[in-house]
Amino acid sequence: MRVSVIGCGYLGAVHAAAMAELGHEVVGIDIDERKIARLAVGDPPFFEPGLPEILRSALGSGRLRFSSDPADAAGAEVHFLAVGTPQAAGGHAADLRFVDAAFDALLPHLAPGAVVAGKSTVPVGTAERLADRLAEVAPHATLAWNPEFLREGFAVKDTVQPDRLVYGVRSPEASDVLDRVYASAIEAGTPRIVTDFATAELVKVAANAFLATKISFINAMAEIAETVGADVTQLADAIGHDTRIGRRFLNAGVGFGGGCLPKDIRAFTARAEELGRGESVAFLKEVDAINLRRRHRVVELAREILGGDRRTVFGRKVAVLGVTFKPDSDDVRDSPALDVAVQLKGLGADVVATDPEGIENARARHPQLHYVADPREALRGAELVILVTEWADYRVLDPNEVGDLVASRAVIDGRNVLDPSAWRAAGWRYHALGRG
Ligand SMILES: NC(=O)C1=CN([C@@H]2O[C@H](COP(=O)(O)OP(=O)(O)OC[C@H]3O[C@@H](n4cnc5c(N)ncnc54)[C@H](O)[C@@H]3O)[C@@H](O)[C@H]2O)C=CC1
Ligand SMILES: O=C(O)[C@H]1O[C@H](OP(=O)(O)OP(=O)(O)OC[C@H]2O[C@@H](n3ccc(=O)[nH]c3=O)[C@H](O)[C@@H]2O)[C@H](O)[C@@H](O)[C@@H]1O
Repeated sequence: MRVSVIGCGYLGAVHAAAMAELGHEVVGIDIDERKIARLAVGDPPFFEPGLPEILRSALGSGRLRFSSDPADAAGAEVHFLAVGTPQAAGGHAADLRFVDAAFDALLPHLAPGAVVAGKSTVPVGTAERLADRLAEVAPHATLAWNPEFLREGFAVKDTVQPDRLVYGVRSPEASDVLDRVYASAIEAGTPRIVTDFATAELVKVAANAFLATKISFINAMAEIAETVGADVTQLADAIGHDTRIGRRFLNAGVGFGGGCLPKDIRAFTARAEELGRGESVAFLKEVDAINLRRRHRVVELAREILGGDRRTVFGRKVAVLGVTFKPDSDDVRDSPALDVAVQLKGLGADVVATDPEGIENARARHPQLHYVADPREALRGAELVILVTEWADYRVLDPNEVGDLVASRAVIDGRNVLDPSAWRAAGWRYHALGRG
């Protein structure tokens, strides 16, 4: 099938390459010419495991090309809208300017029978508004909403073998077209839910709201555990054995970040308030507040370890391990790790941050921080080590080897991934979130 993908960021670039790998003829469109130039030569502008391989293979097959001109989308049977929907400046609602601009630019290029399939995460009601506009301007085309559930770090697998497919449609024809796009996943048994626009839009934000709630739930337990000397990781293991609860997404620590969970729960709250249903999701404000408190807790703990008051933090070397919002991604959007580093720097600490993939993005946002690529350089002479992103390399650090580099053996395990007994046995003051 001929497919276009409008917006080639973390979602769209993977979607475009994966669709081509599945055998479709794909054009990826983005207004960012630098991004397009890199994608066109098989050089992804961001880090995502497996993407370079499928990108190069798809480009080599001749089934994938990139362009910054929306006219190059003409002739496609399906146009996936994958542009950003960030938090609007000065508010909590989603900024839909990119969706509207991309949609408007596409309108003149829609072939008869084309399906415009929205993948971006949008406030409920957006699809209906766009469908009404389509009916006016290009009645020969159809709108569908096909939300995306991929996780960064697993984006390729999640695109090729998703847990489920959701189509918000008004006609069986649109659903049939999407079935042809996803034929291989459907044949492999991927469940598919065909529904109306509003349900499809809500499924996406409900899924992210649930995941965020699960994380904040365990972090709320961590707060209580800290007060009474209990261990939240054992608590999570114990409640997680109940299959109704499940152990996944119960990792307590510095909390959730990224380009989606935080902005999606805020946008959902803002939209519910607009609809007069603010009280139905008022708990999401608490989910957000618990999450942000965890970052402050790490900073507070760092202060306590370094001696108590603001003056004692000043000029002290702190090694921050990780700046991305999670491992296996270079994404620093709303990253708890970077937030902790920035807050400590603001208190006057000599923060040295390191990360395997995120330094370039972090530096672009926070040039005031000192970044080093080699973790040993960050650790050398540090009076406190804070692990805030659980990259595989940091999980396996040897407490004795690290102990030889630092000035003082004090560590905050902001992700509960180190073995406390091994670190304590090596003479470290080991501190974690939610562990007594
Ligand atoms: N990043 C992720 O893991 C996932 C993201 N989503 C949703 O997908 C959407 C995109 O997210 P990301 O890819 O992370 O954002 P991103 O910021 O990485 O990518 C968005 C891209 O859209 C481009 N763009 C903006 N206006 C355009 C226009 N008029 N025409 C063509 N391209 C345009 C930008 O230049 C940028 O490359 C958001 O709604 C997000 O919530 C959904 C599931 C997973
Ligand atoms: O809408 C989106 O963009 C995506 O948002 C999340 O995916 P992602 O942001 O890539 O990352 P997650 O793996 O969900 O992690 C989000 C944050 O939660 C944190 N987290 C996760 C799990 C956990 O137990 N504890 C915890 O603190 C992670 O460190 C990270 O900061 C969802 O998992 C995807 O299904 C969704 O498609």
